[in-house]
Parts: sequence; structure tokens; C-alpha cells
Amino acid sequence: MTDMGLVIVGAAGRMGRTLIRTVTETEGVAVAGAIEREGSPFLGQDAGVVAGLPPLGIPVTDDPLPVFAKAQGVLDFTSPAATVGFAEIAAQARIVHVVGTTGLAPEDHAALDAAARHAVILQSGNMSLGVNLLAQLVRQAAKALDEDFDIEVLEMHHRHKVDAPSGTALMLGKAAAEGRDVDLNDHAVRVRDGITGPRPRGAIGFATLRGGSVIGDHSVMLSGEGEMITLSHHASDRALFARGAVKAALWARGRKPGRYSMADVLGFTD
Ligand SMILES: NC(=O)C1=CN([C@@H]2O[C@H](COP(=O)(O)OP(=O)(O)OC[C@H]3O[C@@H](n4cnc5c(N)ncnc54)[C@H](OP(=O)(O)O)[C@@H]3O)[C@@H](O)[C@H]2O)C=CC1
Ligand SMILES: O=C(O)C1=N[C@H](C(=O)O)C[C@H](O)C1
Repeated sequence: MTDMGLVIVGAAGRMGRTLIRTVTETEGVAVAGAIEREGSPFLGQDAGVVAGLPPLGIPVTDDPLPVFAKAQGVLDFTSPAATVGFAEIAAQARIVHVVGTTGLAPEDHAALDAAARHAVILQSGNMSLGVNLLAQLVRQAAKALDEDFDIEVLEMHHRHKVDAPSGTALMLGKAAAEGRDVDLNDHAVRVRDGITGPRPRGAIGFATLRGGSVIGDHSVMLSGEGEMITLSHHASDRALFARGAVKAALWARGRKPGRYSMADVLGFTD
């Protein structure tokens, strides 16, 4: 089979640059285009050079339509508004859309659902094998332990991150809720400040730390009387997420339109 041509949107971002390097060094895929927003200072620059590589002969552009039309997939780690726009264009082009963007609101998910009627959309708050395995372990632990165990999700990220709790933290909270057979929306405590009163039984709490260059640390604590279980993941290299995104794109190639997740790619779905 010919190499899968992948367009990197948000090409000059932290993940965009990492994706360009990862795609370049991975067999079976090739960089088919690089997109940045209108007015970006990176427009016209070579995508390879932007990523710290020798030139690839691919200029960064702000016009996704003609680029998507010649590609088989798009790797998207941008912002919710940008992702919704790219989903429509990827659906028109009938190409795979791998979405790593976090902070998606319910209406953004609804827009992705609509686009997924025509194209394969693979979305996950974390593309790493380790975090997706962690989510399975959290689901099991939450199922095994009743509400005598309080569940808290703690995350820390770099100072530039704009959304909270992280997509991963929400994914882990959802796994815990699924383990308990409850809806996360009814049990999540995302912020605490002031006189909060005692902790509601069955709450799934979130705590967010931001600072420095931390790539992504997540812990789920299940605390009972006199004992605590902590399940954790530490990311030390963004290439971890990029490798997962490329694996996801290759897995998604040729699938029927619809919404998929990393759990599908990794064979973690029941
Ligand atoms: N699922 C996962 O495994 C992971 C998800 N993420 C998520 O990916 C997203 C990006 O993270 P990160 O790379 O650190 O962020 P950055 O801000 O470094 O990168 C985002 C890039 O997207 C660009 N962009 C924004 N809007 C558009 C648009 N309309 N068209 C084209 N490009 C656009 C930005 O340009 P500009 O700066 O000019 O606005 C920027 O270059 C976040 O939501 C993050 O949480 C990150 C790591 C792993
Ligand atoms: O913004 C980031 O950097 C990351 N975002 C994702 C998230 O919100 O969970 C994944 C990873 O932790 C890095």
C-alpha cells in the first residue's frame, strides 16, 4: 500500500512540530501538508524547517481545502474552534481525522458527530498507550471499590496549557464513573474554593496544577478509611502522543465513517 499522506494542522504548535518529526521518521506515512491559522508568522515557511528538520518541500499554508483533497488523513492538535472547522473540511474530503485537541464542549462533540457521518473521526484526550491502559485500570478499580472510597483525579501540565481539567483527567474521571455505573456529569466536582462543606459521598473530584514545562502527569487516588490506592502516569516526551496519533491514523484508514477512540485502536473496547 502507498504511504498514507497526513496533513498536520497547527503545524507550528508544540504538538504540530512533534507530529511533523514523528511522521517523517515513521514508515508507511508521509507529511502531505502543514496548516496554520490565517495571519500566522509561519505561513510560507517550510514545514520541515519549522519542526527543526531539513526542508521537506512543504510550505505551511492557511488554506486546508486543496491540501486535504490530496491527503488521506489529518492530525489535529489545535483548539476546539479550529477542530470543528477542520472536521467539516475533512468530512468533505472523506479523509481520516485524528483529533487530539482537548477542551471540547458538548456542542463541539455534536459537530464532530455530524462530521463523522461522512468521515472517520478518531478522538482521544490522550493518544498514549499508557494513559489508555490507565483508564482501563481506573475503571476496574472503581468497579471493585464502593463509594467508601473517594475518587480524586490530579493533573499537572506546563504553564502554557489553556484548558482545565485536562482532557486526560476528564477521560480518567469518565472511566471511574463508568466503573461505578454513574454519569460523570452528575458526580464531578471540578473546582473547590472557600467553605465547600464536606465532600459529597460518591463525588469524583478534580484538581489542576499548572507550571513550568511539565508535559503531562496524571494520578487517580482512591481513598478509603486508613488506605489509599494511587494509579499514575507520567509523560516525559510529547513524541509519545504523536506516535499514538500516527498509529491511530493508520488503524483508521479504510474504516467505515463514525466516531472511534484510542481504546478501539488499542483493542481495549469490550
Ligand atoms: N490528545 C493528546 O494526546 C494530546 C492533546 N493535546 C492537546 O492538543 C492541543 C494543542 O496543544 P499544543 O500543541 O500544546 O498547543 P499549541 O498552542 O502549541 O499548538 C496549537 C497550534 O494550533 C494552531 N492553531 C490554532 N487555531 C488554528 C487554526 N484555526 N488553523 C490552524 N492552526 C491553528 C496554533 O496557532 P497560534 O499559536 O498562532 O494560535 C498553534 O500553532 C491542546 O488542546 C492540547 O491539550 C496535547 C498533547 C497530547
Ligand atoms: O496540553 C497538553 O500539553 C496535553 N494535553 C492533553 C490533555 O489535556 O490531557 C494530553 C497531555 O496530557 C498533554
